[in-house]
Amino acid sequence: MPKVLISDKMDPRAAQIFRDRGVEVDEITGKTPEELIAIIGQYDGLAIRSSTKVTKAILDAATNLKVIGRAGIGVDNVDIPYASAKGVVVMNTPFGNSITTAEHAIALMFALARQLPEADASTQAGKWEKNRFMGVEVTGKTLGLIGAGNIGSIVASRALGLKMKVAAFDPFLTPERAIEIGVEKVTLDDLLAKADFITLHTPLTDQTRNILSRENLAKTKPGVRIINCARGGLIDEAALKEGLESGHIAGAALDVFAVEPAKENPLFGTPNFISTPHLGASTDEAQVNVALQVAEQLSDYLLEGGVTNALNMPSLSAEEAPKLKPYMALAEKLGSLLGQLEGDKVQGIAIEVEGHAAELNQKPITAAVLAGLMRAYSDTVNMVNAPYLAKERGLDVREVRHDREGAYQTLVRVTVQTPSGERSIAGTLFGPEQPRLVELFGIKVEADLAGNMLYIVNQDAPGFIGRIGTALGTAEVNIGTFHLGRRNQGGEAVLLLSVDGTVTEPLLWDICKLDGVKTVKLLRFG
Ligand SMILES: NC(=O)C1=CN([C@@H]2O[C@H](COP(=O)(O)OP(=O)(O)OC[C@H]3O[C@@H](n4cnc5c(N)ncnc54)[C@H](O)[C@@H]3O)[C@@H](O)[C@H]2O)C=CC1
Ligand SMILES: O=C(O)C(=O)COP(=O)(O)O
Repeated sequence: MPKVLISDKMDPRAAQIFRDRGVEVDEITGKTPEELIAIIGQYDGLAIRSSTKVTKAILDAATNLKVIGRAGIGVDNVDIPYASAKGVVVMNTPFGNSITTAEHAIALMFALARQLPEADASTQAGKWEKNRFMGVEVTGKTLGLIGAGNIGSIVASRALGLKMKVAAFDPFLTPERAIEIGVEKVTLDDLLAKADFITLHTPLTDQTRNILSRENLAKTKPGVRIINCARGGLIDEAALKEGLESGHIAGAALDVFAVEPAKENPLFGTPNFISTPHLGASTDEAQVNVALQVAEQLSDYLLEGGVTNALNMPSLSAEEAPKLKPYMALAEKLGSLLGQLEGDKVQGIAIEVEGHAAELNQKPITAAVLAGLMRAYSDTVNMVNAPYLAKERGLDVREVRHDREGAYQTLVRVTVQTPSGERSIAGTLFGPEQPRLVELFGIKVEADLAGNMLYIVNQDAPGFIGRIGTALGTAEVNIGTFHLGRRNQGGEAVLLLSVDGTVTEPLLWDICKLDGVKTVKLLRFG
């Protein structure tokens, strides 16, 4: 039974779903990195929010980990490149808390516009400072959105309802989408110059880090109010403090900080500064959404291989997964055969699909071929890290989908480029799910790639099969299956034998020395 650790506070329904679906679950929150390192090795899955930092050290200790599920959106607390290299899938729940976070941004905008926290504190202190707190209307004002994805566009819709004008800076926002969500697409400089309120809704990446830098804050309209419900590293906090103190910035509301938990921060106590402790996603509704989703997604992956909302692997719906499963087994076997025969001589690889296979999502098929290929020389490769490792190795990977009908109802062909030229093999499915090799380097065969096999290339000549049978029989190695093919009569022939016993080195040498033998190789298939 797979085992999952919930390491951040999560709605109890997550744990219940794991149990109901047959996944063992432990809820252990608030651990230090060292404590987490000590226990992580026993888990197949890890469910987190933003507090757990999944670093290289944690991943190195996570020897059984297959999947990380982020109950929320931002995954900047996970070292995704390293997780990918380790073959760990990283998933998030991209929509479960977006309305809630957008509402928090709007709440903070109003809190700034009417100085609600200060007015509240003053009133409850018995001061009744009616003349001290003079606010601004939001109606007719320009809201500048930095990032117009899921949350940004919900913020835009709410702001439009409040009769604001919305300008958005987002390099990936298409003009059509800008029209659809009712925003004006602008450059960052335009936005800085015209916005009365600025709200940030981008992930924290190398491109967005410090996007509201000292220089950019200086370009903002005097009297601007800034809201950040995205990530702390997006704003230069020291420059923001100076802007508030000088009065150039009329107010700032931060839900997120460069260092969290933010128990100390130079901004604390600055006039017109409001803060909340990373509460963007904290509503009952959002927490139930993300907890249910993450538990279902992790269970799907651990129990059935279904992949939803993965950031480092192509998606595979629960509907697609069973259809693709036999193809992935076929693809992995084809990759494995080429890996074992060609090893690290492979410089490029083309994966072609035709017939029924061409109607499927090709990415998992490609990933399975690559995993099979590279497993010949790396034990840690799997479908998640294979595409990354292939890229790292500079392997040229091509995917081709043919609409044509071939001799087989369904076919996967894999062609590798090596220094000595191109070599191609192909496989099909017999029945709904039995993988079969049907072509090997231009020779028609029909072989089930399973268990221990012998690959022999020889000169087609009478008596050869008898000699092989005798050599194996003398060594008491039983032949399970026997697949034979040849280029032409008397030409090059290929023999694929599955064998029950162990083929020792001396036996391999004896076979090598048989008349007509050109190549002998022992193959293993899982
Ligand atoms: N405070 C909180 O509790 C929460 C914070 N968040 C944060 O909000 C972020 C945004 O969430 P979503 O809208 O769901 O993500 P999303 O992926 O739907 O949208 C992000 C948008 O940022 C844009 N973007 C990327 N690079 C950019 C750049 N250099 N300049 C301008 N725009 C750029 C993208 O094109 C995309 O449209 C998350 O990544 C997360 O860090 C999310 C949920 C809760
Ligand atoms: O979903 C996100 O990106 C968030 O920032 C929410 O964080 P949390 O789950 O509340 O720690």
